Parts: sequence; structure tokens; C-alpha cells
Amino acid sequence: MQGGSGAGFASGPAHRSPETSSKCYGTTISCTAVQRITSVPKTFLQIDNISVSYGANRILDGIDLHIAKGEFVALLGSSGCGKTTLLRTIAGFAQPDAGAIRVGSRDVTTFPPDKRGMALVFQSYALWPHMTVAQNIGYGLKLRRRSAADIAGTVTEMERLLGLTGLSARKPAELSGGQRQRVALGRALAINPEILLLDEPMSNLDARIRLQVRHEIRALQQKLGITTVHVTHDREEAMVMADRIVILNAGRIAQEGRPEAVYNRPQTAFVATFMGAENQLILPGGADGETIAIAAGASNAACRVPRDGRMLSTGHLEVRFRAEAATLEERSLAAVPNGEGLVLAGDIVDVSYPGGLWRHTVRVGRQMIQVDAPRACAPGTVVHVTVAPDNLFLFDAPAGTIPAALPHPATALNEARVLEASPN
Ligand SMILES: Nc1ncnc2c1ncn2[C@@H]1O[C@H](COP(=O)(O)OP(=O)(O)OP(=O)(O)O)[C@@H](O)[C@H]1O
Repeated sequence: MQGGSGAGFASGPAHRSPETSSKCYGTTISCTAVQRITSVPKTFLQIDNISVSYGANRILDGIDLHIAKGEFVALLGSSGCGKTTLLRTIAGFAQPDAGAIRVGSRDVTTFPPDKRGMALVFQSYALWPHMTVAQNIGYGLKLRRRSAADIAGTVTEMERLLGLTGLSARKPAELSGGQRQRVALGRALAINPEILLLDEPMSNLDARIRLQVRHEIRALQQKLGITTVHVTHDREEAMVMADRIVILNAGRIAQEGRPEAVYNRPQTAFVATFMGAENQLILPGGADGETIAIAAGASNAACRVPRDGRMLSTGHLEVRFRAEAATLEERSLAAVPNGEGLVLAGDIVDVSYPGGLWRHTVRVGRQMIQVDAPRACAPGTVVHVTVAPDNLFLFDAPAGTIPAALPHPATALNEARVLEASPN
């Protein structure tokens, strides 16, 4: 296991609560001013304009990411987008073509992995099969020529922290997947790294254990206050564990922010889709003053939603929403009152029960959408689907997705106005 000497565990995540960490010094600056200045968390791990290629293939392209001490950042993205490459570059196992990596005041870009003060937990755990739990956890300390007493003390402490007490003498083959994962974590933490890098450490665990281990890792990370970068393709895992989510797409950062911000305010259709808004419709409409107008079509009523600063041109919209964010009612479009949000007419094609809610496939014109509902609607039922304004994610429709049969955008907007003005 790689890892440097480390400078000792931090006492706690300094960035999480600027209000509580801010203090008022002196008499000439007001508390408000000091709080405003200190509320910007100080960068500890700084990734500046990093680009990485394998041969002629550019894998990472100008990644900028500043991580505060004690922060837990999840790198999220679909397979092949470059998550592991970024983690390996931070760790020093892959060399960037351009850019720099800094830890505190040190530029570590050219440092070998074991001089960076970091530890990496691999997806496969990479435990030594012939060594016991205690020997695996103490391995990095032995390489660093620590005294036997020092190693024994750290190993005991790691076993206690990770719930491995009593398993010291077992070999990896005699452990469950969850226990092996904890040994790998113990081995990483034993060397007292400043930064913990996790490469999908839970992907080999079954679903139930994964839920438990994700909470254990997060609790331990908060207790130790250790700066952590966690690679995952599991959205829910990133949401529940991280202070900040960074979504990668084809080697670039698509969006970053607090989990609830990325979930509720996706800035692109890619991020909306990745965060679960998989229903997609292309509808005529666009920005009109302080609102966004969607024109009436064969399968939808006209509607207006607040613009909320969204930059959209008049034309066609890509409308996205989550299956659980829509409601389903057994009535036709004609009976729909105004002002509910987007209302679509359709018929049920299929219904299944994945658990909790019934999942319906609804045909809307020529497109299919998924809608969850507490009660099952039989196939063939004519329904309308309502999506409240807050649950609609609206983007300019990409070229090539605009159906030929839809009305001209200018006409569509006019029609939207006429329909809204008409008394039903
Ligand atoms: N050593 C390598 N040599 C050449 N290409 C590589 C190498 N490692 C990764 N790649 C390529 O770089 C791209 C990004 O790989 P990476 O492992 O970083 O993706 P990822 O987002 O972590 O994917 P996954 O979630 O599937 O692990 C992929 O196209 C992959 O095939």
C-alpha cells in the first residue's frame, strides 16, 4: 500500500460549518465581514487544469477541482468517463500531460505515490492473502520501519475503529467481503495519510452490506476529519456520503455542487439524466420574459413555468423529469385545469411493481415515459400525467431531436399565449 509519512489526522472537517468556525477578532472589522471572509473554505487538495492521455487518447481534459481539508468529495460518472484515471493521477500512478496537483502548500505533481501523503483503497481490496488481518493492517507501518510496539498499538486502534476486534489472526480468505473491505480501509488509514482515495471500495459487496459499509466509512471519515475523494458510479452512494458531488462526463467536469443542488438544479440534460430524470420529451416552446412557455401539442396542454434565470432560446425544449416526480390520473387532457405545470395525455402501455410504487410505461404521442404511482393503472387506460413546475428540467433541444411534425416555434409560442388566454 502506498502512502507517505502523513502529518497526522486532522481534528475535524474545518469547512462544514463556517458559522461555527468563524470567530470575531479585533474591533475594526464587524463579525459579519469576518464571517463573510472566512466562509470560503480553504483549499487543501488543489487540482489545477489537469489533462491526462493514454497514447493518443485524451482521457481527462482540463480538470480544475479544489477540495477543502476534511471534505468528502464523490467523483460520479458513467463507465469510462475518467473517474479512476483522475484518482490515479491524484495518487501519482498516472502522470498528467499538463496541470498541477497541490497538497497544502506543496506541489506534488512530480512526487512518487509514496511521497504524497495519500492512501488509496482499491476496488479489489488488494490484501495480502498469506497475511493475517493484523499483518495486513500493519503492512505499511512495517515498510516504514516503525517499532513493533508502535505497529501493534496502531493495529489495535484500527481494529477497534473498524469493528475488527477479535479477527486479528484471520487470513483474508476467512473473512466476509465487508470485513475484507474494512481491513483494506484499516491498512490505508494506519499510515496516517492526509488524503484518503477510495476507488469504488464497495462495488464487490452485496446490496445490504453496501448500505451498512457506506455509513461506516462516512462516519469514520467525519470522525477522523480526513480529506477524502471517493470514486463511484452509484448516484445514491454519492448522494448520501459526500459533502460535494463532482459529475464527470467524457473527461470533463459536467457539474459540481452539494448533493441536493446537483439533484434539484442540474445545469445540463446530461446531468439531469444522470441524476435520474430519465423521462425525455421534445416540445415546442422557449423563454418568454420571466417565464418559459411550452406550447400546446397533440398530447400536451400549453403551460408556463417560472424562468428562474434559465438561459433558453425560443425554439424547442428538451423536457426532463423523474418517474417519481410525475402524477398519474385517469382522465383525459380536456378535464385538466390550468396552472398545474406540464400536463400530458397518454395511455398506459405496461405496469410493473418494483416495490413501493407501481411503475407505469405511458405512451405520450410517439414517445414513452415512465411514471410511478401508488396505485396500479391497467394497460389501455387513458390517463393524464402532471409534472409540477419545480420538477421540470428544461433545456434547449439538441439538434437532430426536433420532430418534423411539430409546429414552427414562433407559431407554437403564439398558440401557447392564445390557449392560456382562452377560457378553456
Ligand atoms: N492504462 C490504460 N491504458 C489505456 N487506456 C486506459 C488505461 N486505463 C484506462 N484507460 C481508458 O481510459 C478511459 C477512462 O478509464 P477510467 O478507468 O478512468 O474510467 P472510469 O470512469 O473509472 O470507468 P469505470 O467506472 O468503468 O471504472 C477508458 O476509455 C479506458 O478504457
